[in-house]
Amino acid sequence: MASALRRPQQLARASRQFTEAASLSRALSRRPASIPRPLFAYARTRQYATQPEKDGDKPGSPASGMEHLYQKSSPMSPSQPPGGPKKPDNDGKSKLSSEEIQQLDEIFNLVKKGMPASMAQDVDKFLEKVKRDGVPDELRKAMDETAKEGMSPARAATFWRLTTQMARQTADEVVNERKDSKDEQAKQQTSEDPGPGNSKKDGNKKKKPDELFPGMSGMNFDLSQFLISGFVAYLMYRLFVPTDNSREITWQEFRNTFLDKGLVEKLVVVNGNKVRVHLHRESVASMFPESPAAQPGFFYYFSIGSVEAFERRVEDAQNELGIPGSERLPVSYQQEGSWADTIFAFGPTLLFIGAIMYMSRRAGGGAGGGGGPGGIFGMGRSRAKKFNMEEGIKVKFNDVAGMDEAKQEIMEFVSFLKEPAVYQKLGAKIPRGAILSGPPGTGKTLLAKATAGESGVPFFSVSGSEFVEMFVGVGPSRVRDLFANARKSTPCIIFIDEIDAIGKARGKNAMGGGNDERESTLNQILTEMDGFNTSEQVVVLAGTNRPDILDSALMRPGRFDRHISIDKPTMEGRKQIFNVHLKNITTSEDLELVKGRLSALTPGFSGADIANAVNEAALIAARSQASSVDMSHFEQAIERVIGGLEKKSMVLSPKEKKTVAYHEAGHAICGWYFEFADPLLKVSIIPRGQGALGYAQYLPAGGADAYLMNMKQLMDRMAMTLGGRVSEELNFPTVTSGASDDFNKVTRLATAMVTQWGMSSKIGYMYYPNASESQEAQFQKPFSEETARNIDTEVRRIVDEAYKQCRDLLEEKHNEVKIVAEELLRKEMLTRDDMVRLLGPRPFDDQGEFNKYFGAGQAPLGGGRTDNPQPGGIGDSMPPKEGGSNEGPIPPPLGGPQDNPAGAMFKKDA
Ligand SMILES: Nc1ncnc2c1ncn2[C@@H]1O[C@H](COP(=O)(O)OP(=O)(O)OP(=O)(O)O)[C@@H](O)[C@H]1O
Repeated sequence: MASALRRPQQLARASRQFTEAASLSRALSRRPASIPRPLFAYARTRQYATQPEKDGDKPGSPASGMEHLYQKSSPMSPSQPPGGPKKPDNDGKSKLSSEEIQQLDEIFNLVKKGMPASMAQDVDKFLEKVKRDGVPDELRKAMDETAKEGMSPARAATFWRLTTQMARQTADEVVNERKDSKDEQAKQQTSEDPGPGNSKKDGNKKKKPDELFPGMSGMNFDLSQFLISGFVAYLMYRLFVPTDNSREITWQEFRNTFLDKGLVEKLVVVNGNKVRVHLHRESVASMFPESPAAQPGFFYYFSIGSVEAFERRVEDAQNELGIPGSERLPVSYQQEGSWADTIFAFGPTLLFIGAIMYMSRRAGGGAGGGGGPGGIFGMGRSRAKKFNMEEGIKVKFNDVAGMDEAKQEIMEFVSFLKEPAVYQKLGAKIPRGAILSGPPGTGKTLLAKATAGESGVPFFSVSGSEFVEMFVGVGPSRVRDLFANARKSTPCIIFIDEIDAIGKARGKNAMGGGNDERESTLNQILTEMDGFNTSEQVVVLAGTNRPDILDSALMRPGRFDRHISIDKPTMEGRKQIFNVHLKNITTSEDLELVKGRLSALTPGFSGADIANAVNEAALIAARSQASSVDMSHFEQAIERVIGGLEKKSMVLSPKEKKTVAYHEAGHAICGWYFEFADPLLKVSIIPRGQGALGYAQYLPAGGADAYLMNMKQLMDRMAMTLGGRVSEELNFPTVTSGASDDFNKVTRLATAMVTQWGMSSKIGYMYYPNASESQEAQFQKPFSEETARNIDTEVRRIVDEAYKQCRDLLEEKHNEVKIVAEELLRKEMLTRDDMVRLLGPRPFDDQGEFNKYFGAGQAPLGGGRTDNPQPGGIGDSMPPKEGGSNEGPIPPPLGGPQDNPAGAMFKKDA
């Protein structure tokens, strides 16, 4: 009663303060919709009243004596909602008021800017329907409750359910409408054009919902529906809980403006530090319709130091106002997380689940992926490029030089495909595939490309590594897809480059766990290759550098029936390859001579090295602004490919230069006077490449590619390799670290002689693999301790013999060493002609190609220039072992030319 008695003056004060509050917060209420209040608010309520409630009293019901304020006749009674009362319609829907519709449009227009156009279109359609038919009563009720009490998980679920239902219904209706109109159209067409082609079939053909209404069609619970429903739920929420604004006030304002006037419905203590003031909105709205405080979702709040102090204050205030215990304000307590808290709490989990779904759908390939074999993102689809003869590939067999046998084999495959009948008539089965193997750069890919260019059948090219992905199941799926595509275009060829990426022997190197995927990819290839029948004319070619590690199941007849090995080119092969690449080069030199000289200079070069050297020559010529590429450019280019860049900027001290000169002179004299050593081509003391201070180039003894070496050649080669160090010993008081590379070569040669080539009587005819050849040998030596000791002694003996041979010669030729070294110091580079001038002709005849291209009557190497040293020949010249890598010891025991000559170099450090 006390509050009722004070009403007149209180209302007067309230009117002033409300007007003030309303004008202050109008700006707030007009700003764009903000993010709704936290979804997850946990409330516990306790009645602050000190006296028991009366029966029927509800928290928030008008305090006794205040009931008149809430009667319809009172000035503070709730006003009609703007736009007229909400009319529940007959099918449980309530129409939106014009203001609500306007608001909905505003929010949608704002948010659709950041939305994909198709989605915006769908949501727009949905909203049209909502505007026309209204929203379910249940939804409005849930919204009203949310506006009053905030969002809770249960309400969020209700929104979700209802909006999803609405979206689904709308989609169905639109689909049906469209279908009807299409049917109508079809009927009309049929009646207008009753021709035979216009069959009933077309008119009655059921369109899939997708075709009619791409966005929401069918309403499978897919990602786009998920997004649309989520967005619609948000729009609805924003519509009914339009503002979540709040404004901070002080305790005094609260007391004077609200509490004293009996406008407070209840107080909510949030997180123990803030009190949200719930007002009797109807009362406020009827008096001050403009005030934001009249809108649902708007709250005043004030901060408190401690809950106890706040409780005391409220109690005192109510005591002062004389409010009886039974009418006191209810106070409840809530813990609310902010949006950021909610996102932080659930974000990682959602991200994790999302990522797993995303990956499994990407990787899933077939089932359920929604996009055929590729899955929705096309991950499982093969990346193979398809070429036809007409399009793309310009490489022809003529562009592939120096591998006639391989070309012939491949051509056979092509003719199998083109004229299978010729072979089938004789009862032959078409081979399934061929493996092209060989060292890097020997033209395997080029050969396959040329096959594509010549064969006239479709050609699918893919690299083995393209089957390897981090996602499980992608590899096999891509293999399936590749073969499925190939079968559609038979006859055709599939080329898998670097097949070792997936074709490694199964079960080996099983450590690390990453093998399962690779193995299943390989198994899929095996299955697919078995899967063709003879009428399916698909041939699979595969390229690899490591045929030794391939799974034997791949290599068995019926899969890769043929094994085509492509070695480094021979002298003749190199000539042909130079021929191919020189075609594009502008040169006025005699091409025959250029090809001959260059191929003699490049033992161990692969096709790729040759292509690179020719290109380098053109670049060097361009750099020196020459109008055509001449011999000296080619020679410089070859040096550069072998020895690396000249380092003119690296200045050696005179003392160091002298050491290098004597070191190189030692090698040169040995090469000159040992019968089976490699004849010198050029020696230089200009630093180049990685730490090489001096550099000498030789050609293989015998003037051609060497496939075999006898003991004499080996001993001469070792003695020559030691020539540098021996010369240092003989000419200086101390030695340097520059001979380490020479020692490495000598030791490897001697070890190979003892352990592999049966050249030591003490060890006998035994073969002991070295660590790089066999994994077992890395951990356990394949010989006894005693044999190990014997190997050591024998290797030492051989090296000592070579040393003695070298020392004897250099002691004898002490003067010659001095002459060559001094000349080298003066000119920095000596050619074979300089050696002849200084020492007289070499006492042994030069043979073969060497004589033909570098002998008497031929232009000196270097084209008369004095500053272009050439690469050299003592080297890591071990060809690939039977199916093995190139890392073995030294010269070629059997089968195959020398590897890339590494040059005899005086190294900067050990
Ligand atoms: N026989 C050849 N005739 C002409 N050019 C060749 C020949 N061999 C190699 N080349 C040149 O070398 C380049 C590289 O060759 P390619 O890619 O075919 O080597 P690869 O054997 O497939 O090497 P990798 O094993 O490293 O893949 C070719 O583009 C071509 O220019």
